[in-house]
Amino acid sequence: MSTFDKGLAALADDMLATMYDAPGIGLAAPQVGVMDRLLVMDCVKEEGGTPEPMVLVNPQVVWESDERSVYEEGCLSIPGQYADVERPKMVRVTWQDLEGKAQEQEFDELWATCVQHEIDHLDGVLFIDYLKPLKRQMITRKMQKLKREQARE
Ligand SMILES: O=C(O)C[C@@H](Cc1ccccc1)[C@H](O)SCc1ccccc1
Ligand SMILES: [Zn+2]
Repeated sequence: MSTFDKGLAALADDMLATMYDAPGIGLAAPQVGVMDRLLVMDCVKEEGGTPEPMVLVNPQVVWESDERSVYEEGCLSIPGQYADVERPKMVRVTWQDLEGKAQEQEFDELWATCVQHEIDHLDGVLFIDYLKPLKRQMITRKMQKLKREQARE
């Protein structure tokens, strides 16, 4: 593998460890301060199932269903805040894996929510950007208060 890939593979490993530790089912590179178009997900199908870590480089949504579904989303970057977000129920995503090989897969339900949530992070979009202004403002204020308190510690 070229050094570029080695760097991505090492980053992906760190992100997967961070994600499992959170715990979470998804994490995007900007959340760990790296402005790469890379995200990791673990679409474990059933409780206690074998982990299926996925690494998506340059992911793109190429199709989304008209049908939408609502999921109460949280975010590792906005701890303790949750809100209902409506998104397309199914999406088809293309990406490159760490070997640079083109991949394509359709996601539905929670995994569609997760991959859209993570791709949003790559574009600097957070789930609170979908909320009504009042609700978004409430959460933003809480985060600012939390940061002030943490700064004082
Ligand atoms: O902040 C992140 O990107 C990690 C998010 C990903 C996510 C948010 C909403 C819905 C699906 C995925 C979460 O912190 S991962 C935590 C989690 C765990 C189980 C189910 C849903 C969310
Ligand atoms: Zn998030």
